[in-house]
Amino acid sequence: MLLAIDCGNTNTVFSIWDGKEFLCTLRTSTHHARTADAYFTWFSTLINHYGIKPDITDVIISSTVPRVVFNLRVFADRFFGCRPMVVGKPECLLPHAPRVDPGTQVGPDRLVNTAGAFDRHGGDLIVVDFGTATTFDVVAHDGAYVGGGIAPGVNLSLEALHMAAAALPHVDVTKPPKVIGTNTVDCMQSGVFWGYVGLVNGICARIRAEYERPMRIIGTGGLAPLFAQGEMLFDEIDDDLTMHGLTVIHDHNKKAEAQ
Ligand SMILES: Nc1ncnc2c1ncn2[C@@H]1O[C@H](COP(=O)(O)OP(=O)(O)OP(=O)(O)O)[C@@H](O)[C@H]1O
Ligand SMILES: CC(C)(CO)[C@@H](O)C(=O)NCCC(=O)O
Ligand SMILES: [K+]
Repeated sequence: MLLAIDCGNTNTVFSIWDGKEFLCTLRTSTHHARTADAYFTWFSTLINHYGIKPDITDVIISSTVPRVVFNLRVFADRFFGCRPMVVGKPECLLPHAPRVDPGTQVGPDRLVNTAGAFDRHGGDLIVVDFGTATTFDVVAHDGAYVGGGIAPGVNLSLEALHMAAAALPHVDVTKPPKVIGTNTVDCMQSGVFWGYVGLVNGICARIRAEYERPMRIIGTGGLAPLFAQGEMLFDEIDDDLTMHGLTVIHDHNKKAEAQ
């Protein structure tokens, strides 16, 4: 069985893939100082709670935070006796090489989203991922990542407002009842919610105009369903796209090894 680990700047998600389905998905905050033993204590407690007895033989990691990879490698080696594949390392092959400026280190999460999205939806896509950052990944007709956009994440924007303005409280993002807010919280939610609807619409329209071929838009990440309530932002929402992409890349490497 495969343990797929998606480590973002805010959260780290573990999923166990039995070859047909994900048996469980576990989430923790990303913290570079967490040791291999601490990961295992947390992991084994939760899988016992869910009554799962996985036989993990393989581990694949995508990490946007380079420092956490060391402890995750020790975790894979010590508890599952395996050398993990790490997306972005030269020995981890991608189904399609990215076409970007020389020297660009594309975020592994974006490469993984690209692989997952191409496998499920084919080419000519914009993948919009609402994580710590809001990213736009353009997937070409042949499945290659060919660029995109990086905007501040929704929660980051709300946090920045709260941090910078003495009178603005901490609020969670939600769709406000009206666009014209009649209290501070509604005003902040209106600005951020409708602001991001405009941002996503605007960037996707401009990408489409520049790309000059019909494209479909796939939304993913924790906040995609919320933003789908705003307007027809996406052709589809795919909430486990990153995890699916990790299984696609793992499979691709296994097939290459077998040849
Ligand atoms: N209505 C909501 N308001 C605030 N946060 C929400 C809401 N719905 C989901 N979320 C948050 O979305 C997040 C899940 O998003 P996702 O895993 O895509 O990104 P992330 O963990 O924030 O970022 P990264 O992957 O970069 O670490 C969770 O932290 C969850 O709390
Ligand atoms: C943009 C983030 C932070 C989104 O998680 C990540 O993909 C990243 O660190 N990217 C590196 C730069 C790039 O993708 O071009
Ligand atoms: K993510």
